[in-house]
Amino acid sequence: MNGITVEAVRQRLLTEAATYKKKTEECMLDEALGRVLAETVTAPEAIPAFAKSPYDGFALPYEAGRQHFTVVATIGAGQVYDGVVAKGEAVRIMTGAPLPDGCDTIVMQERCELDGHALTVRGTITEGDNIIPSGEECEAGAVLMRAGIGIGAGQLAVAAGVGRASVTVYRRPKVLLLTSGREIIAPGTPMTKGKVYNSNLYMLKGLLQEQGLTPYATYHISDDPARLDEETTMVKRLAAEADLIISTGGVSVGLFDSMPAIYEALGAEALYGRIQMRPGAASYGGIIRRDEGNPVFCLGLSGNPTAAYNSFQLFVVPLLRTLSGYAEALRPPLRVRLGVDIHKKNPFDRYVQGVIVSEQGEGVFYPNELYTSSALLGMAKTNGLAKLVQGHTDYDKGDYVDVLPVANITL
Ligand SMILES: Nc1nc2c(c(=O)[nH]1)N[C@H]1C(S)=C(S)[C@@H](COP(=O)(O)OP(=O)(O)OC[C@H]3O[C@@H](n4cnc5c(N)ncnc54)[C@H](O)[C@@H]3O)O[C@H]1N2
Ligand code: MOO
Repeated sequence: MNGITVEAVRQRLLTEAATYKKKTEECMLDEALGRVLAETVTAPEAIPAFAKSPYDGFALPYEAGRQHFTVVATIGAGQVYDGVVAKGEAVRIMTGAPLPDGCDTIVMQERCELDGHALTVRGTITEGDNIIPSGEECEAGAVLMRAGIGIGAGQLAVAAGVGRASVTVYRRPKVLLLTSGREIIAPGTPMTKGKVYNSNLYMLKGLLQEQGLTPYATYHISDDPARLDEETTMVKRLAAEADLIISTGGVSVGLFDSMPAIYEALGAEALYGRIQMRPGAASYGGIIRRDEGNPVFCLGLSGNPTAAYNSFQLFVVPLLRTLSGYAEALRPPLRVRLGVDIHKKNPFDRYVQGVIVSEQGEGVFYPNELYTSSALLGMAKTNGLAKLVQGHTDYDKGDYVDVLPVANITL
């Protein structure tokens, strides 16, 4: 059988990517969302650093049988009671304020009556109640976040919460994005017969943005043999700073399919060609090894929209995640039930676009109507890719399939 499996493509790319030397930079928290952490963040102090009150109420030293106290001070969050509270005394305390010395118990104000400085507590007082202890979450020096995780709102909260104004992140890989084909025209221009709007440009830019990346340049190759030299020179110039070149179209066997030739003119060594999957068999993977610095990955995806989208999810994303510094290259699939029967010959692994919906709290996958490589419209209804395994023909409603979640967009 011709071609290489998806798993072997990933393996080959990730083995090469493991040698990629990632650079780091300091990033202010305001700019850090979506970046990848490149340092171990530890707690400079215990968290919380001081024992504090979880309620508005009264802090006091517990004494068996005592219900009456004299209030000697009031403190809010951020204020510190300087003295030591003696038995029979209490400090009025607000949520988040540090526990005064001498106190070991806090009583919520709803259980208290205050008359001037005279405090009476109703009901039983339990020794040690209602205190957030110092170090409740961690001790000083504890590891809070490791390098290789993506920075979202929660990670920003932790970094800021331990006083960090900036964090060390990995530099983003630099991506050059190429489209191809003389039939391709820009959206917004009038349509004429035989032309096709450049949906792949927006799809691929969007897919990159979903990975936190923006291509530093985009360029269109006409596939016109008369312009091949000139366009190859242009790509070579643009590729000078690339870590990764992603292209769409021109990777099949047609007369005008020029992408592998362009990559090879750039000095690429082929890593793989045809892939044993549907859609997305037509593909090119190569690597330009430089004397100094990192290699350049060259990934030629099919021009067909569904094929290019699936290929991006299946092996461009793991490569990008590795180059971006993520510790985990692969996103795990989910085991989800099928919402309909799928009876189809699968001479190769087939990746089917569709939507995971929640039915009675359980994920159910509904495939798009059209599975073809050239399908465009199903991508607007896709949040998962189901894998139909090679040789397996009959999938029934209710059967479990592996689905790779590919979008957080609500559908
Ligand atoms: N004789 C053979 N023909 C084909 C084979 C084969 O093995 N033998 N493989 C088929 C497979 S599989 C696929 S997939 C396609 C792949 O073709 P290419 O990757 O070379 O892509 P193009 O021919 O350039 O375009 C295919 C299709 O996609 C449209 N396209 C291209 N770019 C864009 C874009 N930027 N935005 C929207 N649509 C785009 C293009 O107009 C074509 O319709 O080859 C089969 N043929
Ligand atoms: O690469 Mo093609 O998508 O298998 O149809």
